Amino acid sequence: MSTLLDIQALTVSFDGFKALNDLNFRMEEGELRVIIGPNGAGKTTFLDVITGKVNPTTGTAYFKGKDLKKYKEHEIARLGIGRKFQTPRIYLNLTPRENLELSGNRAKSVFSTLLGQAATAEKRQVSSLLETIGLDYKADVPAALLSHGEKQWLEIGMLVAQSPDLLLVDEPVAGLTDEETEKTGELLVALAESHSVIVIEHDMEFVRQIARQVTVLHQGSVLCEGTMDQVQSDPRVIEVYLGQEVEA
Ligand SMILES: Nc1ncnc2c1ncn2[C@@H]1O[C@H](COP(=O)(O)OP(=O)(O)OP(=O)(O)O)[C@@H](O)[C@H]1O
Repeated sequence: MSTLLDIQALTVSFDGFKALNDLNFRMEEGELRVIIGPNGAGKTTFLDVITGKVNPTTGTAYFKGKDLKKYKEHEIARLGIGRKFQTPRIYLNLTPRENLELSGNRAKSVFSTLLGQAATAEKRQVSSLLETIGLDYKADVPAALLSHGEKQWLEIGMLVAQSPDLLLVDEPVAGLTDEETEKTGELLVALAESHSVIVIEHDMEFVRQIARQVTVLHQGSVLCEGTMDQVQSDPRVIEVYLGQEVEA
């Protein structure tokens, strides 16, 4: 296994306020890592730095040995980092199949995709992806008719269609039913067999379902790392974060 992400002494200041403060983080290829932390801990800012949306004030971030500071946001996407935001960004008037075909064919003509000229191999890939995300039975209905959970899965599928090495997934189960939440967990665990994945999440039940390795952020730094059991029994975590839930 080799190092996928290596982040050292990363600080991001907004008008003097440190959203990230001397943060160190390392992740190996093939890992599924869950990042938790109370509101304002810096989780979103952390993803913003990895995707090139926000520049570090100081410190370094390397992806597959490449210094991310040297790349623009769209170049970082091409290096193999795909991000899923909280709200699905899919084409509602197109079907799940068409959405996936478009994502996999970014460089090709939109018209050739829509006119059904996608190559046979690509069509097979799309069909298999539809199965993976559990939408094969709704492959050809407009995406507008999908439930919130199904839209989330479609967007995860659209990211996967672009063949990223690292998938960044921000709060994928917010607003989902219990059943949808569980299916989302199964999907991410299945994808983690062939991708490296970072998931940011608040829902502790869900974190327990999927997490092998958890990183806890607090006030812009890593508070602790370990298995869910380890972090949940860490007194510092109980104090700053999980304590709130225990009390509740
Ligand atoms: N563009 C910005 N300008 C000023 N402050 C910012 C900016 N972006 C984030 N912050 C601040 O930085 C801190 C970290 O924010 P961030 O959104 O990264 O936290 P988070 O852990 O994702 O929180 P949440 O769980 O609520 O989404 C917060 O105090 C936030 O108000």
